[in-house]
Amino acid sequence: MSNEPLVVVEGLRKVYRSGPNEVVALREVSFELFPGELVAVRGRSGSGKTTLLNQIGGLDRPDAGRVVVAGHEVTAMSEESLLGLRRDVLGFVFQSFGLIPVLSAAENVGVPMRLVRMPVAEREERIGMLLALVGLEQHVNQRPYELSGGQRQRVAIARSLANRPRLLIADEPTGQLDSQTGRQIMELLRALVRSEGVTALVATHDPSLITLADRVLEISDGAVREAALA
Ligand SMILES: Nc1ncnc2c1ncn2[C@@H]1O[C@H](COP(=O)(O)OP(=O)(O)OP(=O)(O)O)[C@@H](O)[C@H]1O
Repeated sequence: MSNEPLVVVEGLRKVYRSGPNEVVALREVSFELFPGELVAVRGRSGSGKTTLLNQIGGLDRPDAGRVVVAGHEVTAMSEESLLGLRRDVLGFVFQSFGLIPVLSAAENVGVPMRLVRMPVAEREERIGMLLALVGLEQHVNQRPYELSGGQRQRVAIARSLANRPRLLIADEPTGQLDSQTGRQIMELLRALVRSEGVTALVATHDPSLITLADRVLEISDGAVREAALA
């Protein structure tokens, strides 16, 4: 692991306001992530996990503080630059998979590659490689509704790696899966972080997933602290 952090989070604060009500979702959160790490964010429902991941991925803006990913100051970027960052530097995996129903597994994985106009031959090769990497070489032509939940999440993970991201952001990736399938998905993420050299930040309350992390960040009522590994 290098000493240069890939992600720097400094003094992040996020307040949701609706009328006279305020919810402080993040309270001056600061931490760093280093290249090649798999870091879990653990916390109860409503503790601020999704809010934190959304600020880091540039899907929402904080009230104070800053986020730097691979030298890009996410919190200071225009919407247009953020689109580029999400396409080129970040990979996202969500609890609900987020696949396009009318497209096959292979076509879903190819969507981000089309966005960067990857040449067809390279695209076809990379789709095949990624679907093999997640163990779906026998299912390339199936659509999401023809796949199991675990297989859908494998497609989503393959898609998240399409453009060789530096940082993978996964929000409860095992949330819709039974515990055994969830464990397999987490083991897959663990293996991919090693083989692809990607850094991953994974929100979860699944204890079996926590044991596979290099570090655990505990979030409670919007405050983050480093937790000791079990
Ligand atoms: N758009 C919003 N408007 C108002 N309050 C919000 C909004 N989004 C989240 N919150 C509040 O901010 C706090 C943190 O929510 P967040 O979704 O980040 O938690 P979480 O840890 O991801 O929860 P879960 O595990 O249930 O997904 C909660 O109190 C939530 O009610």
